[in-house]
Amino acid sequence: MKEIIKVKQLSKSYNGLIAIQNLDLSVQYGTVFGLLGANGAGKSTTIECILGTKKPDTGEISILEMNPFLQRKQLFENVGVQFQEANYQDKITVAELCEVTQSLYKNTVDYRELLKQFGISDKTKSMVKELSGGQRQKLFIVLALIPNPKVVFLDELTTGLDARARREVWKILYDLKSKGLTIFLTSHFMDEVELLCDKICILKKGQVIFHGTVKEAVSASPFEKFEDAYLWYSDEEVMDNENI
Ligand SMILES: Nc1ncnc2c1ncn2[C@@H]1O[C@H](COP(=O)(O)OP(=O)(O)OP(=O)(O)O)[C@@H](O)[C@H]1O
Repeated sequence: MKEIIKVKQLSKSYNGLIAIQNLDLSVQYGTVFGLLGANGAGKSTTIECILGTKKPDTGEISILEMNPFLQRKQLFENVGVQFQEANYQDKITVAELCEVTQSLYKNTVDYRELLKQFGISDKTKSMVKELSGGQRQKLFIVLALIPNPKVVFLDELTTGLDARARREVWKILYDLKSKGLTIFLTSHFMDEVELLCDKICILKKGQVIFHGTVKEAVSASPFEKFEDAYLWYSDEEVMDNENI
């Protein structure tokens, strides 16, 4: 299978603090890839380097067969990015924000269709700041999908969504994947990682400590449940009492 993202020996430090060290990863076309790790493990730094918005100290990156630093504009047309908090004017409606986003790209998807798909079309005329946390989270996924991207980066995918909304988002992503979209996500929820991700990469202090499938991660750990295995890899505390 062809690789849509290839990262080789990526390293990045901030004033002597090593954020990423010799990181290798690859993502195949049409798959869902999860970049996992505790807070500060280096996920955002990795994503920003892949998108060309941060310059690595060393390493090679290719995305959609492009160099993200040399072909930023071309890359921008083909990649969607969901931000945790987008910069938008205080007094802007959902429709206006979607239209502004649409105007930045050549080929776009009709945002009204996306709002409908995500169940927030009744909010089209509402102010963005008046949306609930979950509705805003859905809107940010919609914004990432407006450019009709070949690959979408979703940061902390369903943080803030209630149980039903999470399931709805998973279903939409599953459908988008079946239409060929590649999804690169970060998440702190291992149930959704297990459900959605074809491959994962677990980072610990800037280094890859596991790269493979969820099933492989579990088999190579002393645990039977993926969440326990993940905590073991990432060295977060594994509770002895499963009811805690
Ligand atoms: N602009 C910056 N200047 C200095 N240090 C930074 C900067 N950005 C990130 N770091 C540091 O680099 C390390 C990796 O941070 P990064 O944001 O990539 O982690 P993360 O895995 O995305 O974390 P989180 O899950 O909390 O978002 C952390 O120690 C962080 O404090």
